[in-house]
Amino acid sequence: MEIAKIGVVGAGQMGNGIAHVFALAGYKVLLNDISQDSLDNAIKVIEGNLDRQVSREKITAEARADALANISTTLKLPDLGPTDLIIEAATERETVKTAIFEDLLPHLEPHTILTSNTSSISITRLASRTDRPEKFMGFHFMNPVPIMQLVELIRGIATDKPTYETCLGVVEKLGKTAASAEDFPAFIVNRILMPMINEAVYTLYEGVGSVKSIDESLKLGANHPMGPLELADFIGLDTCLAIMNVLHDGLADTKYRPCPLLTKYVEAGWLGRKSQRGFYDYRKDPPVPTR
Ligand SMILES: CC(=O)CC(=O)SCCNC(=O)CCNC(=O)[C@H](O)C(C)(C)COP(=O)(O)OP(=O)(O)OC[C@H]1O[C@@H](n2cnc3c(N)ncnc32)[C@H](O)[C@@H]1OP(=O)(O)O
Ligand SMILES: NC(=O)C1=CN([C@@H]2O[C@H](COP(=O)(O)OP(=O)(O)OC[C@H]3O[C@@H](n4cnc5c(N)ncnc54)[C@H](OP(=O)(O)O)[C@@H]3O)[C@@H](O)[C@H]2O)C=CC1
Repeated sequence: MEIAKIGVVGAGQMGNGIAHVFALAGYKVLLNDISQDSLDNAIKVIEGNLDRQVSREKITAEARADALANISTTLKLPDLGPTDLIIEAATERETVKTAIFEDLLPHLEPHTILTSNTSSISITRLASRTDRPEKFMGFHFMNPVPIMQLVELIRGIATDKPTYETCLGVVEKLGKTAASAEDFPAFIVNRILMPMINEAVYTLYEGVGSVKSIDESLKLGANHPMGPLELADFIGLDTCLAIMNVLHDGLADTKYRPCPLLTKYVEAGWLGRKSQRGFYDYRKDPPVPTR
């Protein structure tokens, strides 16, 4: 199936990255959010990231201009009706995602493929709340989207072969690499990555190391590009906690118990970089550890 028009729901850090890479690959993108501020901020971030790509000679100034011309924004979800593929990238909460799909349904074309960028939530369950579970998939980008090569493709129990193959073709056109994952809590990347981040928070909670020593240990001792606490702040501590809760509830194993300190940071509204404070305080330059 020919995919030309993309709808992206949620203009946070993932939504803006997804809009960026689709627009650069020549797709028309309509980006939706519930807040005009988030839409305005997304365009600013995309412009900044495209500028950086031009200055590093990864793309031409003409490609930058074409990409920006391919992106429009809307506060009205029904405007996404006439698109070919929708990627939902709103907050990692099942009720939010389900409400978005239910609101979209009356406005969709029969051929439109629905996907979610969820980090952890059951694709089969999200699909079952729509009128097209066979045309529903997990389309999971990694952060930062313009840089990370992987897209996890997750089929729900009802997803049909043409839908999977269409999404695979789209990933190839984006110049990225797809990995196929079965629909179990948190799929592959987060099934492995998030327990490591949670363990790093336990390591901090139990006083085994400070924020600085934990991050330096994994950077210098295991060659990770970011320490696990720095990475948790980068992903968003609310998202990390939501993923741990899905693993804990979905697999019913105490090894996935979210660290109480992670819960406390989220309760405080210290969500990491996006709220300026998490395991580091980003209001200072360079950022200062908060413990
Ligand atoms: C939670 C989930 O559901 C799944 C997930 O996404 S898990 C998270 C997966 N992501 C990771 O693990 C990221 C780990 N971190 C890294 O790989 C690196 O630290 C990083 C790529 C983010 C930055 O790398 P760095 O070497 O410190 O910085 P820097 O040299 O400035 O940047 C490297 C590249 O990233 C780009 N970049 C950095 N931050 C960026 C951002 N926020 N958005 C877009 N591009 C960015 C830079 O422009 C640069 O691009 P080029 O190589 O094309 O020139
Ligand atoms: N962060 C990461 O590293 C990764 C995240 N993901 C997944 O991507 C999704 C988005 O995450 P991320 O971008 O980090 O989150 P953010 O918090 O940065 O962005 C979420 C955006 O969705 C908006 N939103 C909330 N409800 C609605 C709605 N009903 N309709 C439209 N927009 C809405 C929010 O608006 P407002 O701010 O006004 O609430 C916000 O702008 C999640 O499912 C997450 O698990 C996947 C891979 C990596």
